[in-house]
Amino acid sequence: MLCGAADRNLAAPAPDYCYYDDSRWPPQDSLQSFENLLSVHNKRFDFLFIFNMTRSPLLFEQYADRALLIEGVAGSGKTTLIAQEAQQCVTQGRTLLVTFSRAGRDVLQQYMRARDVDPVANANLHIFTIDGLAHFLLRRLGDERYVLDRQAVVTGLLPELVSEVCQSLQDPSEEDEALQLQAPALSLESMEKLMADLDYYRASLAWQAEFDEDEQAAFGDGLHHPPALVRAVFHRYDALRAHWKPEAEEPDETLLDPAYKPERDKGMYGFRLVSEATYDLIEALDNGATLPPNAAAYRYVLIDEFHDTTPLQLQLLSRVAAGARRLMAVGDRYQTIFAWRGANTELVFDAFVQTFSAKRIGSLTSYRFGPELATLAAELTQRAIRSGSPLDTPVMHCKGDWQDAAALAPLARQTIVCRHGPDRIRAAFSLLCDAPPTLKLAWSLTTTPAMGVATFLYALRHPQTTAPLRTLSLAVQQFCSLPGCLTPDTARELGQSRLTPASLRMFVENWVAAREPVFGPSLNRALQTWLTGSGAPDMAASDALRQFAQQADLFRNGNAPQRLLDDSLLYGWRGLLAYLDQHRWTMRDWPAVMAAMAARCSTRGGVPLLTVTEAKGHEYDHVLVYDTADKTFRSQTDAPDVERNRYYVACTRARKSLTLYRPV
Ligand SMILES: Nc1ncnc2c1ncn2[C@@H]1O[C@H](COP(=O)(O)OP(=O)(O)OP(=O)(O)O)[C@@H](O)[C@H]1O
Repeated sequence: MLCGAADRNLAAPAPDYCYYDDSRWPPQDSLQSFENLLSVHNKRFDFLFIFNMTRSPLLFEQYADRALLIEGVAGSGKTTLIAQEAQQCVTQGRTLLVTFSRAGRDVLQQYMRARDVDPVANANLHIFTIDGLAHFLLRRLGDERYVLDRQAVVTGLLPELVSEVCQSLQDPSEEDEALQLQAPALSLESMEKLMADLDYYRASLAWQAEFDEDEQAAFGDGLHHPPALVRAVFHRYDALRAHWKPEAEEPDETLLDPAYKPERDKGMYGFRLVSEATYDLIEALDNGATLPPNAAAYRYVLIDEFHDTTPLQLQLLSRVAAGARRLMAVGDRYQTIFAWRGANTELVFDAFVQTFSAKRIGSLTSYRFGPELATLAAELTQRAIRSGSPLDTPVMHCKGDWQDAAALAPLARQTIVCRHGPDRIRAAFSLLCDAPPTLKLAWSLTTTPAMGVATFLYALRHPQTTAPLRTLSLAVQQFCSLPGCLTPDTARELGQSRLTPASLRMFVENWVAAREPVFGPSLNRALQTWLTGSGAPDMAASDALRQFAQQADLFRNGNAPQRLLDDSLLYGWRGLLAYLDQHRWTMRDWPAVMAAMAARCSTRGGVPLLTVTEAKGHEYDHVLVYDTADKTFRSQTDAPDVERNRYYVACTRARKSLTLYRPV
């Protein structure tokens, strides 16, 4: 069915699916608005076409081109389209469906199941994340490196490696004054940023560059640390990855990525993060390995979330898809929110078009939501997004009152989408304190960092408690991540013993008196005071914790926390104190506090609280976006377009109503 895409007052019922094909469209009189409609970053789509998917043949049948690149706005049916095409493809040959994120992979699996295609049982269907696919293929090639947990590498391996690199750079034989000046602090914050730099250096293909200018062009201004340092650490880190051996015969469980268990119990060496699997596979292929025959024999390759794909991942997909008969990639550049931040998605889109001579197709119609939300989405992304849904989807702004936030839909039926983890903690405490007490949250607050610190302190103060403290070992890890804890191995030492409140107290008593400092001076002093239990026993728990935080100087950077972890702790701490202030609990009552909180937060039932990353790819009837104040989604911690994309993704998850909530 052909119709006027540029004419927003369509009298005819909306088509089920809209694509634009300028080989047949537009009529001359609407050329001006047609141009507006299609200008995305001044890039025109190759063609303009509208058809009704329910009546048309599948896109692969519609177009003879080997490859199609479909760029559609949120809710335009990209995943639906991929699932529909795949349903047909699996009847004809081996089909690979790949996504960038695990959340995206799970959504694809759901969509296939809804079409009665079982992703596990159907031998013709493989659904993977790109890194997961690389990991799978490496294992098939006999590569048995351990897959380690990212945080364990950042805290356990990286600082020592960076020191070594910096020392060798100070070696007179390798003297390079510029580099010597750039030795970074070994703080957690700096190591996290360095790890992000290594990812970025890898994903952008900067490591391939022969000349400095090419390297610079690849990573642009995406690095936190000086390029020379990142380059040196990158090569040393990769050498370590190839030869690393666990200290014991089997590595400590806490080092391993729980999603990728080792193949064998012992005798393996080398490690990677799963996000490094694509790089390792390409390296293996460049060194002469060949893809397992099955992996090279996919007849159909369909890529979802293409906007998040990195140049490195596209290289791998190009090899895997080299023999594929048909390819399809779908994405929306305004949904780029992952690590490949700040990079130009257009480069990857263009590379796909060039490599596979792909035909570009665009869609500006969303079937998820009605016109009011379509207008908001259009404003956010400066595109002429229209609604193809019969729903209204009203959008409401709401300030600081959870009662008001229930105007469009009862709170219990809403899904709350937050910018990131720390904001979710804020939202959860705010709901606990100010929403009706009958409201339950489908998310557990009891395992958040502030709760961990308080649990740790309770155990120290009440070592004889008989109350079961199921989260004690997590609490120890959380406490030991405080900036004032100087020895990163502290938590591990504790983890190796059977921990009880009494044994914890014994350890901490020794540490605060130790000659070699385990804690910074203020934290040490605060712990000494805490252990002596000074202060009235009936002092309110909120006051006792407030005093401890002050003495320990826990939030000296409170106004400008640098790490996400700090934000989580800070927001959680503030929320916890506000919650405790509402009751008359003392520290002795801590198990009762935990129980009361657990009773309101259950993973079974209640209001879902999600981060944008978790909500991506999904849709919900009633969405509440928390918090829409200027300093949150519009903050400048990430590139402004990444923040804008996050906000766009959060808002466009709604089908029936959207509430934009701003706390006072
Ligand atoms: N042709 C169509 N006609 C009517 N409804 C459709 C059509 N295609 C998809 N939908 C519906 O629109 C909604 C959004 O589809 P889908 O999740 O596939 O969009 P998407 O483009 O992948 O979204 P996002 O990029 O935001 O994750 C779903 O409820 C789906 O059932």
